Amino acid sequence: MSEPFNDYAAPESEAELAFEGALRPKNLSEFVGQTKVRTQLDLLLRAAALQGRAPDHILLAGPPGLGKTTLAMIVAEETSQPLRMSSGPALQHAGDLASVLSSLLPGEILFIDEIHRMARSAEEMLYLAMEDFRIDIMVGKGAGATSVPLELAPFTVVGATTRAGLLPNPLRDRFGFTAHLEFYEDAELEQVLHRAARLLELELSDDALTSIARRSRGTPRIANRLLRRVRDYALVHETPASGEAVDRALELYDVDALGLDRLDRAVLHGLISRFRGGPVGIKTLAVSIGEESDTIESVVEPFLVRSGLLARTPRGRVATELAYLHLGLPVPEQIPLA
Ligand SMILES: Nc1ncnc2c1ncn2[C@@H]1O[C@H](COP(=O)(O)OP(=O)(O)OP(=O)(O)O)[C@@H](O)[C@H]1O
Repeated sequence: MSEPFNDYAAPESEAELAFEGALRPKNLSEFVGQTKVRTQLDLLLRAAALQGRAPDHILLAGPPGLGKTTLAMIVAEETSQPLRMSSGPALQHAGDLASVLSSLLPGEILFIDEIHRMARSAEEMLYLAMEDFRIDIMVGKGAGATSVPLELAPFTVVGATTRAGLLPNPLRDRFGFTAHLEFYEDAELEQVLHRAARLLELELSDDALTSIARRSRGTPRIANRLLRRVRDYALVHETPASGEAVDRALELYDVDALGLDRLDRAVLHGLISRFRGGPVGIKTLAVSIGEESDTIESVVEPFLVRSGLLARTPRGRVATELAYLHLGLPVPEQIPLA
């Protein structure tokens, strides 16, 4: 089996996290794109401020790297409240959550990343807390155990998930607002890159900007990452950050003209060479290329579908004509897209 690939849209390293931190927009007006979500969020926060109450709980859903953590930070900034960061994988017992909830300050924003990965017992505690600002804490063990109610100060949960469909309904229903983040248009990514280049004091030609944006998979995190690679290239080769430097740098990192990386291409190649272009189930496809089906489903598939290279049909995933053309392979006479 081949070596598993990295989750391309997840932060790669501590250095990348620090770099991202420096480039994060601090308020809603600096946040590029997602116009609808921005307007909805703005209204929700302003209404809460006018009424002097904590804003409704907010669920941010969408593929990685589109700005969920950034938006959670912006909610804290815009409401002038402290932010507590946590994540589903860190909340594996109800006790883990109880200790976070019981130490929240009044009005605090509790960010729970990957909220779909919380333990079931913690989920149950969370939806009671979100609704009634109260939790029941078990004291003692066995037959003598009793549950003691604990009142909590009002707070706002901002949950982030790449898999909104995995959240149980009772939890999903406790969010007053669900924002569905969409992939960014190239022109929006150009704005993200323009801002980042300015902050990095990097001179980027217009064609370089366009070329990086087009290859960023509609994702600001990837746009910023590619910008970093181009900056490195320009620095080491003592050359301006031109369109040509972008081509050379990105070729070196296996990013093709559409922005597909090694994993995207492996999925398409696997689908075409091992399953005659499909239809095939996502799990079977993932196993065949030695990758987690969760990564394929939450990172690779949404982008390939959006690019028109992969189609979801009731019988499984199918490579489109464009996929064959993009990979330079002969297009079969019949493609089962029904
Ligand atoms: N709308 C935006 N405008 C400008 N920069 C953005 C925007 N959205 C995201 N970014 C940048 O992209 C990077 C990744 O964003 P962020 O960490 O918020 O993504 P995420 O959706 O939380 O990802 P994950 O699900 O992997 O945690 C950050 O450096 C941030 O500055």
